[in-house]
Amino acid sequence: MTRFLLASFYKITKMFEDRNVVFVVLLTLEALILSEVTSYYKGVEGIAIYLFFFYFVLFADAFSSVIVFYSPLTSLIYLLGVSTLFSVFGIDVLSPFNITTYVFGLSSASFILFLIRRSFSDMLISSISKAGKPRISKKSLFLVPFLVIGVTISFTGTRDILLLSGFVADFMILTLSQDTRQYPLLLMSWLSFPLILFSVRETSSDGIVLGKVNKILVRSSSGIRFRGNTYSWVKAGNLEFRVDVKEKKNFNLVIAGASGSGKSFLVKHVIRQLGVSFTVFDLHGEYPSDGVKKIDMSKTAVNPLSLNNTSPRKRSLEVAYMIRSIFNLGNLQTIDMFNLISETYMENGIDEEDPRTWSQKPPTFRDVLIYLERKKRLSMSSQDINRLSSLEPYLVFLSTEIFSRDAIDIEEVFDNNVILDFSLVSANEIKYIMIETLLRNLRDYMLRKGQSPLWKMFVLDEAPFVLSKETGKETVERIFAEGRKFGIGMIVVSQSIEYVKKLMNNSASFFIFQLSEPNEVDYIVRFLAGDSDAYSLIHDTALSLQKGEFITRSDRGDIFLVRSIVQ
Ligand SMILES: Nc1ncnc2c1ncn2[C@@H]1O[C@H](COP(=O)(O)OP(=O)(O)OP(=O)(O)O)[C@@H](O)[C@H]1O
Repeated sequence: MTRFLLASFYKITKMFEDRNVVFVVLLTLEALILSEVTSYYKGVEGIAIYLFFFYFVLFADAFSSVIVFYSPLTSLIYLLGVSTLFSVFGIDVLSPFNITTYVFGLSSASFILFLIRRSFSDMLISSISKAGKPRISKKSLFLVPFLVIGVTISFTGTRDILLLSGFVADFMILTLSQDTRQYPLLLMSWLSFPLILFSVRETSSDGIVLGKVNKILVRSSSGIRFRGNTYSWVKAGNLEFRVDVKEKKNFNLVIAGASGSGKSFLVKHVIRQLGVSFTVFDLHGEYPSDGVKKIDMSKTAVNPLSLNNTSPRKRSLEVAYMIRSIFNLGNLQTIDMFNLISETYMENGIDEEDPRTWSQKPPTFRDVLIYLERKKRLSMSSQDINRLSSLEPYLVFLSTEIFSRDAIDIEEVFDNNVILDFSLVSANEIKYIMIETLLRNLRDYMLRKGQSPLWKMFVLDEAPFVLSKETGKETVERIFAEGRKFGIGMIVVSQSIEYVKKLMNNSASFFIFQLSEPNEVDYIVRFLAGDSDAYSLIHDTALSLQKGEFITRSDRGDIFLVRSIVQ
């Protein structure tokens, strides 16, 4: 029984803000003890002991609430909570002398906090000021029964105006909450008001838990600069860091950090928690299969010239530009390559003007090479022969078994959970062409499949490998920009910030782990801090990040230091 009670209490504290839950429990115990003490002590001496105890409790509540919540405002609201609770036990708190005692406790603690932190940052004020546009949830209709019960209690029972105002205040704030689990808190009147207000600040009450917020960067509520900084890091209690990927403006995530900083751990956690199908482009064979299908890409084949419902002209252009990206072809060579590929399609009976022919067996690089040889033989001028010869080595290189056919079923790869392991693919150029071809196929597939809510997450590990090439970058950027509509998200993982800068603006969230390059740290800190004087604070934190810790910015613009969940 004790274990059950403890387990339930633990669950409740995890569900809501631990500090508030513990504080409310302590207040309730105090009220219980005080009401007992009243009946126990009689006579003048008894009253003296009682009063001493009572004022001590009031002072201690005020003092500790400021320290625990980093917020004099929270402490002030708790005065209403304390009064409501104590009045249930027949103890009147709201007399001038009692209020003075409470305010004395509150001011003493605030003064001490100010001396330590040299700024007036009130965590509650700063979080509410950043709470963004309040949105009234449709779910708030479910709140009405709780309000009716509350109003009935306050009218039929004690006719307590404080109790009633607490129900109404809770109702107003809870209408903005998306979390229906909080609705019963309305019945606690003012006592639950700070708890509800604190969760307004939470990153999100829905979505997946990615870790614990260690610290939040807050601006001093007064904005007055004393000796210290106008910003300070404040501890966030045990606040869960959640990201509601499905409700974001897009489903893309950017994860950057040095080798061994904890990126893959986070990725594995995200894809497991999201509960949608995923495909991982695993360049170094780092992702364990864990029951998920793993394809060794060195043992399969992909034909970059397959049309997959695109026109031969478009594919020729894409492939010619892809080859240019890898081998740094000149403009003229790229045009020649384009002409060669599109003419090979024609040779194979695939006609730009006749879409019915697009589903015929596509040519391969080997066919392009054979066509080139034939063209060379028929060429009149040595200039033409030289131009064609300059493309020959590339086509010889590309006429490999791995590009000879389509051995993998695109629909299977995209519709299921699959890890594509590229670690054993011999040459980087081949690895790259395979990845870009698959990404392009993915884009075509998503356009064909049509609009949808989130159904698929792609993970691109070691993203600079793809993003450092012009066509790879374009392909990923397009998927980033268009994916949301088609229910597709992408997690881009990189050891450096350099190649993911642009993507960060088009991602739902970004998570920055420990970085090794000082100029990258500098870039990211400027990105987060803007012109504000938060620079040095974020900079110090970014330099001292531990394994598994990352910095991120919430939708509301709060900067968090988070420790990811260790599996
Ligand atoms: N939240 C965490 N708490 C403690 N340790 C962690 C945490 N996350 C990861 N680690 C540790 O860090 C190690 C490296 O993590 P991980 O493999 O995710 O790094 P990485 O950034 O993906 O590295 P690489 O870029 O080289 O693949 C793990 O073996 C694990 O022990």
